[in-house]
Amino acid sequence: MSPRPVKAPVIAVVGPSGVGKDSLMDAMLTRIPGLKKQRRVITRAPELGGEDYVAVSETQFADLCAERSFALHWQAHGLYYAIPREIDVLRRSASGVVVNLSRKALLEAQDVFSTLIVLSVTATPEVLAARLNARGREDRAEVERRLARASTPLPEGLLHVVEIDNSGPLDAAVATAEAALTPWLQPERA
Ligand SMILES: Nc1ncnc2c1ncn2[C@@H]1O[C@H](COP(=O)(O)OP(=O)(O)OP(=O)(O)O)[C@@H](O)[C@H]1O
Ligand SMILES: O=P(O)(O)OC[C@H]1O[C@H](OP(=O)(O)O)[C@H](O)[C@@H]1O
Repeated sequence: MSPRPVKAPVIAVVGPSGVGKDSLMDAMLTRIPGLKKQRRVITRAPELGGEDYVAVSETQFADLCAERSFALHWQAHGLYYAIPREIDVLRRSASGVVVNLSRKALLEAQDVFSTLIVLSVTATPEVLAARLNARGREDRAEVERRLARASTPLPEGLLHVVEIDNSGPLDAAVATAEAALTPWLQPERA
């Protein structure tokens, strides 16, 4: 019997709202061979876009939780977020799997996924405010609430953390991420 393929690392892309997590992940997917992105399950209205996610009601979310469909879940911004257990299937074929996590879920993610690389995306407060306002997905009050969370620290005890400054051009941030991840990525598999 052939040995079970080594699971690819989970690459948690974290940081304040508006810092460029989704933009960075989408750009990495075009640059890094075999890199995949795990879709999240979120109780966010489907029409709000911004990423490819599975939109569910709070009741559906609770039912999926009860059925142990999730590898990890958390709450933030008045929403419920989850990473479905299907991420394990993705990890068997990908070179790495990127996912947008909350900073407060990282220690649990490190336990659940064992090989977890944290890309801590940063930008100056001025850049954050400008990007959130320009994006126009949240109203002014929500933008203020999200900016207030910007300085949430990473938890102590994370084993592999790489800071990615995304204050400048996105390509520069992608190049930094690619260089940092290369030693961790699994060879592409069929
Ligand atoms: N390096 C960059 N230079 C200029 N604009 C950027 C850069 N990175 C991201 N942006 C823009 O900033 C806005 C926020 O980016 P994005 O939605 O990827 O952030 P995010 O961290 O995923 O936000 P959230 O956590 O709220 O979903 C978007 O309009 C995006 O196009
Ligand atoms: O501030 P913290 O807790 O790190 O992250 C808060 C939330 O923001 C991000 O999601 P999105 O950007 O709202 O889709 C994270 O995944 C988390 O759900």
